[in-house]
Amino acid sequence: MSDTSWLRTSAVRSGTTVPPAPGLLPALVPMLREWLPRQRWFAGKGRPISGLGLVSATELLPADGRLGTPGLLHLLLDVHQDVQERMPGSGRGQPPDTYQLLLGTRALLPPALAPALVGHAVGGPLDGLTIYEALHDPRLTSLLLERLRAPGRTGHLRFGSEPDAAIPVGLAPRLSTAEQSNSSVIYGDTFILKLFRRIAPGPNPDLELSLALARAGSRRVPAPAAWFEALGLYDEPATLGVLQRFLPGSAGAWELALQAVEDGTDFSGEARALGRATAEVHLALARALPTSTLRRPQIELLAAAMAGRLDAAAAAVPALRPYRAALRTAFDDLAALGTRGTTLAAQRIHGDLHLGQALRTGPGGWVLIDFEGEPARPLPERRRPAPPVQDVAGMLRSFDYAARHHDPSAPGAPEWAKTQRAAFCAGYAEAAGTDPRDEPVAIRAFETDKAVYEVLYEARHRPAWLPIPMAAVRRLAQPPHGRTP
Ligand SMILES: Nc1ncnc2c1ncn2[C@@H]1O[C@H](COP(=O)(O)OP(=O)(O)O)[C@@H](O)[C@H]1O
Ligand SMILES: O=P(O)(O)O[C@H]1O[C@H](CO)[C@@H](O[C@H]2O[C@H](CO)[C@@H](O)[C@H](O)[C@H]2O)[C@H](O)[C@H]1O
Repeated sequence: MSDTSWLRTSAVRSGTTVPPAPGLLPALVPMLREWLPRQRWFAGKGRPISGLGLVSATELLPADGRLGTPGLLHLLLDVHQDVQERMPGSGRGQPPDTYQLLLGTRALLPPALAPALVGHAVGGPLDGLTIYEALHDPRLTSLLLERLRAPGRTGHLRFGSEPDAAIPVGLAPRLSTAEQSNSSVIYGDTFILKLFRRIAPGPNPDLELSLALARAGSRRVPAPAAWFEALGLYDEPATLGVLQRFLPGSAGAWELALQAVEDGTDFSGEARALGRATAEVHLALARALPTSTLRRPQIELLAAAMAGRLDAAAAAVPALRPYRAALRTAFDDLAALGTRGTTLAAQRIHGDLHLGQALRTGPGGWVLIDFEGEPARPLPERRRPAPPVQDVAGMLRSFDYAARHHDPSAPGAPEWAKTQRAAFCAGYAEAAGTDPRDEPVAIRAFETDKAVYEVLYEARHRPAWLPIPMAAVRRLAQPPHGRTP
C-alpha cells in the first residue's frame, strides 16, 4: 500500500524534486515519465526526462476510495530534461518546463475503468487507485465547469469570470480531438475550455489579448467568459485555463484553404477578408494595449535574435545548413534598416498567426483564435510589443503551406500561394491603411524567421512535413527582388 498523504498537500514550492521515499507520487513518477512523452502536447519530445518535481497538487475532488467514485487531482509538475538545443537561448542550466496535468483517480474492481477511459490510464493501481487522464471523464470535466461557474479559490487555484458571463449548468462536455499544443474541452457547443499544458508565471496572452479585444467590443475573437490561474507559487499568477465562447459550425481557414487547393477554386476573396480581419485585430490591439517604437538598438537586437534562432535551428537540422549564410542576409538587411535610422512601430500582436488560427463563421466572417504566441518562446518575449508584419509574415507562410500540403513540389503551388498572399495583403491594407508589401525588408526577415522556426518544428513534430518549410527556405535564400509577395 502506498502513502497518499501527498495527495492532501495543497502545494509544494517549485524546485522540490520528487523524494525517493515511499508515497504515491514516487510510485507515479515512473508512469508519468513513460506517459508524458506520448502526449501530443508534451513539448519536450526526443529529450530524455531526467527528473520530475512537484510544484503543486490540488484535489478538486477528493478521492475517497469508494469503488467507482472518481477523484480529480490537479498537478503542476516540473519536468527536467537533458539539455539539447531546443530553441535559441536554451543551454546548460536550462530551467525545467512546468506542465499542467489533470488526473482522475478511481478505485478499481468492480467496476473497472469504463471502456472509454481504459486507453487513457496513466497507471495503477496505486494505493487501490487507477490514475488516468481526467479530461476523458465527463464526470470530471463537468466538475471543472462547475468550478468555473463559481469564482473563488481552491488551494493555489483561483477561478475568475467576466461579470456578465452566463454559464448554464449541465452543459455536456466532450474532449476536443483537434491536433493542438494544449487540451480543450467543449461544453454543449456553447463554450470551449482550453487548458494550457506548459505553464509560466504571468498572464497567458491567449487570455490577456482575447479579453482586451472582447472588452473593447471586437467581434474578431471568441469572448472569454471565465478562467483559472495558479496563485502564490510564482511572483505573478500563472494562467492555467480559459473558457471562451464556442463557435459552432465554424470552419477552419486551414481546412477551407486545403479544399480550395484540391478543388482548384478561388480562395482570394476569403484571403482578402482574412487580411481585413487581421488588420482590424491589430488596430484594436494597438488601441487597447501598450505600443512602442523600435529604434536602432531594438531592431539590431531583433535581427540578432533571428540570427541566433537560425544558428540553433541549423545546429539541430542539418538540411538547413547549406542555406544558413544566404538566409542570414535577411536578418542583416533588417539590422541595416535600424542603422539607417528607420524605425518600426511595435504593438501587441497575435504572435503565431497561421491559417489554423482563423475560424470562419460565415462568408468573409473571420474570427482569430489562440493568441498564445509561439509556444516555444518564453512568455515575457511573447508579451512584448512586436511589429505587426510578424503576423502578416506568419499568414503568408501559411498560404505557402496550404499550397504545398498535398505535394511540396506541386508546379502550381507557387502561383496559388502568390495569389492568396497578394489578396491577404490587399485586404490588410484596406483596413489598416498601410500595406505590408511596403515593408519588404521586414516581411522577408520575419518570413525567414518563421520558416526557420517551422523547419525546427516539423523536424521535431512532423518530419514528413519538413519539405514544406524547406521549399520556403530555398526560395527565401534567393536574393530578394522587389516587393513581397
Ligand atoms: N472558440 C472556438 N470555437 C470553435 N472551435 C474552436 C474555438 N477555439 C478553438 N477551437 C478549435 O480548437 C482547435 C484548437 O484550438 P487552439 O486555440 O488553436 O489550441 P492550441 O493552442 O492548443 O493549438 C482550433 O483549431 C479549432 O478547431
Ligand atoms: O497551432 P499551434 O499554436 O499549436 O502552432 C504550432 O503548430 C502549427 C501546426 O499545427 C504550426 O503551424 C505550421 O503548420 C500549419 C499547418 O498545420 C501551417 O498553417 C502554418 O503556417 C505552419 O507554421 C505552428 O507553426 C506551430 O507554432
